[in-house]
Amino acid sequence: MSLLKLKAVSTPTDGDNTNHTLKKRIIDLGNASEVIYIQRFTPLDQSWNWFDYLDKHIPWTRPTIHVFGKSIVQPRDTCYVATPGLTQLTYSGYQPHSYSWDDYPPLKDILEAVHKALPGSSFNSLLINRYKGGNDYVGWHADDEKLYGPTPEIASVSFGCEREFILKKKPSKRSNGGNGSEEPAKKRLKKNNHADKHTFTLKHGSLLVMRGYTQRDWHHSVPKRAKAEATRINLTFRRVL
Ligand SMILES: O=C(O)CCC(=O)C(=O)O
Ligand SMILES: [Fe+2]
Repeated sequence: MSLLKLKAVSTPTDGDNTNHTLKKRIIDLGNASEVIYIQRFTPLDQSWNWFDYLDKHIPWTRPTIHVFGKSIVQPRDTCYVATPGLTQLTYSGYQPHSYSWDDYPPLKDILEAVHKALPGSSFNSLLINRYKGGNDYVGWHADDEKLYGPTPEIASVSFGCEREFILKKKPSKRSNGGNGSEEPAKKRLKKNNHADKHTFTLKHGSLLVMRGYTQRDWHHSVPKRAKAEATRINLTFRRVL
């Protein structure tokens, strides 16, 4: 069992007098990495409207990417949206075309909702993924591309089919069998109380935020799930520096 430090925090989301609050879980991953999870981020009916719009109107592609020296067809559909003039994103040897926010106005509405929940954040790019069933997935990776700087903040909104999102701590560079090291390996394990794996079931209309050194110190994935038959759409908002 993981020793999660869970805090329920109510955050006002409206500047007006209405009393909408969002229940936030803040998960301290240790070493200045943090995840925030808001299960009911966008209202259900609104979320389905956005799902239907994106499913139908986004120019989805399934590019060939390069991982571990092999060419593979990316196991999910994708589309990239970015403000003009930013450094181009390249991942797994693939440089996606940058579409414009203006071409897909609902994306600006979703971005506005994210900015409202995260005061002080300012995202300027968006990678959208569509998982057409349980065979579609994203393998272990970190979004640690240089263009995001050392502590990228990534805000991830999910619509449609629930899928598991797993965070796993990267192997520590300093603990390698320990020839000549002062302490036996067992003693060097787990000096803190933080779990090295966290699983989230990302619900329809949820928001998950990765912050601090999460991309430097952790990998994440959305594994294949035989039972997940329906389509899931995920939007990850990022800031190119
Ligand atoms: O689909 C998700 O929840 C995660 C997607 C992701 O990790 C990515 O696009 O980098
Ligand atoms: Fe990612």
